[in-house]
This record gives sequence, C-alpha cells and structure tokens, in this order.
Amino acid sequence: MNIDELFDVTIIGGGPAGLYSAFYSGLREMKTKIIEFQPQLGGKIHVYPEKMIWDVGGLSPIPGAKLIEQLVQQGLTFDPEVVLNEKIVSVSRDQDGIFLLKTASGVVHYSRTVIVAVGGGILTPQKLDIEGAERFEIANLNYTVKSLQHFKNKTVVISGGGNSAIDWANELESIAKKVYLTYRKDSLNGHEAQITQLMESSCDCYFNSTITKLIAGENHELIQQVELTNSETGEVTYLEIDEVIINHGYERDSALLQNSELKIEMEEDFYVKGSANSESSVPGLYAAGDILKHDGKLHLIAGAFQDAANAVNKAKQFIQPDALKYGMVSSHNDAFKERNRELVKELIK
Ligand SMILES: Cc1cc2nc3c(=O)[nH]c(=O)nc-3n(C[C@H](O)[C@H](O)[C@H](O)COP(=O)(O)OP(=O)(O)OC[C@H]3O[C@@H](n4cnc5c(N)ncnc54)[C@H](O)[C@@H]3O)c2cc1C
Repeated sequence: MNIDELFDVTIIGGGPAGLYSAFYSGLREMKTKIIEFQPQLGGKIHVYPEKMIWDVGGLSPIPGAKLIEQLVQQGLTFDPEVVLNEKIVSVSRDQDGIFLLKTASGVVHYSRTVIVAVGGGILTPQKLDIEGAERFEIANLNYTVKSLQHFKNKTVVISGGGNSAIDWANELESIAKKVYLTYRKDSLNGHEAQITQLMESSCDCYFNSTITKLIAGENHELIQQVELTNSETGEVTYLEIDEVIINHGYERDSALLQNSELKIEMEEDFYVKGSANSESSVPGLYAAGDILKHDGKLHLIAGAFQDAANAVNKAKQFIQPDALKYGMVSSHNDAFKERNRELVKELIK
C-alpha cells in the first residue's frame, strides 16, 4: 500500500448518512473517501425523487431530488474522494490494524477507520415474474416513479398493495387519465388514511388479482394490455393501459456484513448492533443511518445526521486520542472562514 492510498475515514454508502459523514469528516480535517455502489450519490431518496419531504429540521418542504442535490453539495464541501459504481464485498484488517475494504471488482481500499452507511443494503426492485417481461423495461414497464409528469393523461396499472404502491396510486390519480391498482391479497397493507383516500378515489382496485400476462401492441415494443387473473374466482380481466408500474418491494443485498472476516455484532441478522454514539463491536468501525440499531435510533434522515456526526467524532478520537470529543459548531469554525467571506460578499452585493 502506498501511503497516498491510506484514508483516515472511508464511508461505505453515499446516502444521507454517508454524505453527512463525509461533510463532518472534512470538517474535522480527516482524509475522507466515500464508496457507493450506484452510479450516483443520494441513496434511497432516488426511489422517491418527486415526493415532498417535510421532516428534515430547518428545511421547508422539499422534493427528494432537491434534497439529494443539497446533500451532495454539502457532502462534497471538503472534497472527499468519491468512488462510484463499486460494491464493497468485505471488510478485514491487516496486522497494523488498517482496514482493507475489498470491492466486487477486486480493488482494495485502505483506511484507518470505516463508517458503514449502507442503509437497507443494495436495493433492487422485485421484478415481475413473467417470462420476457424485462424487454419492456426500456418502454412502459416501470419499477419506480421517477417523474409524475411521465404519467400525465395516461392509463396506468399499478401492481402492489403496500404503502409505496398506494401512495403512487393516490398521487397519480389526479394526474393520470385513469389508475388501476391490482393486488394479490384481499386487502391493502398500508396506512389507514392513505387506504381511505384511495378507496374514495376514482382508482379501480382489483383484489386477489395478479398480472398474468403482458400483451404487446402491434409494434411489439410497448405493453398495450395486461391480463389479470383473480386467484379466488379464476376470472380473467384485460385492461388497456399505457404504463405498468410494479411495486412488489425490494430485494436487499446485505452480504457485506455477513461476509466480512471481522466479527461485527449484528441485530436481526441485518443491522449493525451499535451504541448511541454509532460505535460497533469492532473498534475503529462505526455505523450511521438506517443500518445502525440501538435503543435511541431514529429511522429518519434527521436521525442519520446525528449518527454521522457521532461516528465521525469517534473516528477522530480513534485516530487521534487527544483530539476534541466534538467538532466545533460551524458558525464560528475556522474551516469556513474563506467560504464565509465569499458568501458574505454575495449577500451584500
Ligand atoms: C418511499 C420512502 C419515503 C421516505 N420518506 C422519508 C421522509 O419523508 N423523511 C425521512 O426522514 N425519511 C424518509 N424515508 C427514509 C429515508 O430515505 C432513509 O431513512 C434514508 O435514506 C437512510 O439513509 P442512509 O444513508 O442510512 O441509507 P440509504 O439512503 O439507503 O443509502 C445507502 C447507500 O449505500 C449504498 N450501499 C449499500 N451497500 C453498499 C455496498 N456494499 N457497497 C457500496 N455501497 C453500498 C446504497 O447503494 C445506497 O446508496 C423514506 C424512505 C422511503 C423508501
């Protein structure tokens, strides 16, 4: 290992927890790297870019995509190294205590400390179990709603009965020409108020029903009809549609912690069992965000920020035991002197 390759803090995952960790780690003057599996930073918020987020302290309601933009801007304030499209598959330690983070492509990253900010693991939507369905994914078979505008004045069928499916149905109901919802069970599985809203809307719901066939139009490129089969009655229904949205949940790849040589204590076989200060059972390895579990854990973006600052402060003291326990508040932190000058100039222009 070349010394240039050694980082003080390496953060696995570039969601809200990872990005705020990167910001705070820069604030505490540590050489920082973020490694993210996806081709972009932002984490799970990419699942709901157009949903309004109300519960991040100090922010007026903000769409997911805008929050990602701001989180990324803040996360990159101190120019951390960012590695995208790389999945960390194991974490180990050499004889000098340096962490070795191995990627799926065989590259090894070296770090004095690690912050695990992998959220719910790598999320992949559960695909529709119909042969050949994947060929419509570039056309009108959707696994997420990236843009509500895309569905404007269209006839849409949504398959799924959980909170996200119900939520999308409610949101699209006023935008689309017609919304159908089909669910394999006999009742929906979401928040009561959302179910009531849906049942009182113009959306037609088919219960005990699944999509059994996708029928293409003449050009063979777009799905034109879906066949629904009722598992109770055997009745078959055909719906003429423009777009299909599948929301059957996510598969989560959480192999990282299980595969690692280090004995990281876990909870429910998935979460890092941590302290309220974001420490794990492995000294020098911390966790932040949805992956962390302790009694006071708050599973919100706001909670991820606190975990991140705690993890960074602990990492700082791990590397430099005589360092201050906490970073100085930003309003009179020297790290921002230069930038503040620029900002003040802008303000009084
Ligand atoms: C539909 C929906 C709506 C929500 N609304 C709100 C809301 O209004 N307010 C709120 O506070 N919270 C909300 N949440 C929850 C919020 O999104 C999460 O709490 C937050 O994203 C957690 O951040 P995180 O950084 O811990 O994890 P994530 O955002 O999940 O980010 C983890 C990142 O780690 C990456 N990763 C995972 N494994 C690896 C690996 N092995 N190698 C490299 N990278 C890896 C992933 O690709 C991902 O980008 C909502 C969630 C959903 C699904």
